[in-house]
Amino acid sequence: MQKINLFDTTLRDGEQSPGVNLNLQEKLEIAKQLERLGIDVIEAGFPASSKGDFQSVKEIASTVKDSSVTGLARSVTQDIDIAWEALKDSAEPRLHVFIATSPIHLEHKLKKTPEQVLETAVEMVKYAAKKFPIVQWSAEDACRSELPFLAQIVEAVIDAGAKVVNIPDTVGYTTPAHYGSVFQYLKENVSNIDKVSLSAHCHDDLGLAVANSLAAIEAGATQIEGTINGIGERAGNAALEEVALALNIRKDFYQAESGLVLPEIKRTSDLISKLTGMTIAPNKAIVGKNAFAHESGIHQDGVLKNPLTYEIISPELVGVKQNPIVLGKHSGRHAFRTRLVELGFVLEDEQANVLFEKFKDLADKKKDITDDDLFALVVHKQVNHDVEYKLEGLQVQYGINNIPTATITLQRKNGDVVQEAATGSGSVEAIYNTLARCLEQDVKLLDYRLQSINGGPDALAEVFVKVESDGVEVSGRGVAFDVLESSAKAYINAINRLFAVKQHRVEQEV
Ligand SMILES: CC(=O)SCCNC(=O)CCNC(=O)[C@H](O)C(C)(C)COP(=O)(O)OP(=O)(O)OC[C@H]1O[C@@H](n2cnc3c(N)ncnc32)[C@H](O)[C@@H]1OP(=O)(O)O
Ligand SMILES: CC(C)C(=O)C(=O)O
Repeated sequence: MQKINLFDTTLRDGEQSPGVNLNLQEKLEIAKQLERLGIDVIEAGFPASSKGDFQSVKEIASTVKDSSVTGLARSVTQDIDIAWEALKDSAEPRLHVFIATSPIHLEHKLKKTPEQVLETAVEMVKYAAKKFPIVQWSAEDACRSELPFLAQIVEAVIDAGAKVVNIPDTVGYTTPAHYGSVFQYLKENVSNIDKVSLSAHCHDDLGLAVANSLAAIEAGATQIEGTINGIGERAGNAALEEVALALNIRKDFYQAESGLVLPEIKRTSDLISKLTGMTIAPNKAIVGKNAFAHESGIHQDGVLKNPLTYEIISPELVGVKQNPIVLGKHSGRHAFRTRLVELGFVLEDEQANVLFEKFKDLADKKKDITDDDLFALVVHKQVNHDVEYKLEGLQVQYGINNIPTATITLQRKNGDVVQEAATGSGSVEAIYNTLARCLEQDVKLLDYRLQSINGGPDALAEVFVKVESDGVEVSGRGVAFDVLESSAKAYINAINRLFAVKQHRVEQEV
């Protein structure tokens, strides 16, 4: 069996999804879960792009040990130097350096001739190889590049010290047969191609990212890049869970396998969906809510007689479990902690006790507590400690013939208490107007999304907001039994992030 390395770029290309904005703690949480999932290479960010990205890559590089950690850099020495500072403490420092190779990118974006691009690529790979034991080089927009030039530059960067050569379909333009032929061409026309592993990086503009990735494997690629849930720039990247499952279910055909710990897939997907705010379509392969549901009579009959009639993947294989323990208001600490461990959360005693109290409060209001409810409780708790503002009190007056009015009490980290009241055309607006008064800053609400966790009248409400202040955009999330409380919490969560970003800026300036 050929081993296929999986290179996860959820934290870099995935974060390029419009509206996604992860803070350091969330990125760290995701990186640790990607490590548990068995990802070979985690692209933790683009260190030169911002101080926040630099800090996250540095922190992840020194925390994660079982996966290799990398960061992206343009073909400029400054980006490479910054990436080195962020990655030098990782177990196996690895750089991902790129430059575009297509005529359209050269002429209109880089404004360079092919000769200049070739010279820069070689210089930068040599420069990077003096610092990094492993340098991956990518030909941006490879699939719209002229093949003789692509072969020429690939040969030159291999001579310069690249260990992995990535052939991205940057704009999601290729098709399986075409992509396979690009790899085939390179294998036939690059004399030193055997010295590197070949990598594929596909975007989903035509809905072909996974199919193209599999075609690349057939044509000799040994590394596949992508993201969990397929998130990423525009229509997203190849969904790594789909690639891994295709290899597993069709190993008879591909004779290849990834090292992914398949039962960790569902948990990883849930975590990333919750933290990015990018919900998963019910019909999404592998991780969608309906992926293992059988609706029609003939299918149900077949599955009852033998699941293999209509199921090619067993839910357990990817970590979708039927939960034998029903948690509710009569459950004790043992059942609660056992379920958390099963969900992948190994918590300190103190953390578990705090959560248990929250769980009991919730169970008083809701009959059965589902895995999704627990997940929301834990994730919300983990990303919300040590914050500047905490919601202490919230009261909303609403009536068909009255103007909605909210009264809110916030407690600051230094112990100060702030209380305000304001009206709005609806209850949520009244809350947000009141919070704006409490915070004394100009904050613009850019996006508001509400969803119920698991449905039903007693479901938890989850709210995502995006706000902007002084040119800084952040997102926030709140979970509560009540829609108005979760709306307030989401906004405060965003404000706390804003506060942290602004504080960081001030510290950098001093
Ligand atoms: C295909 C991909 O996904 S690539 C990764 C894309 N991700 C991102 O862009 C997110 C992070 N990016 C950023 O934060 C910013 O774009 C930065 C910090 C990298 C650069 O910001 P700025 O210096 O303001 O430049 P800006 O983004 O406007 O333009 C990019 C510049 O980089 C150049 N450039 C683009 N790619 C490369 C490359 N691979 N190597 C060298 N230069 C490059 C462009 O030609 C342009 O140069 P110019 O200013 O001389 O015209
Ligand atoms: C930097 C490269 C690999 C990229 O993201 C792309 O080409 O899509």
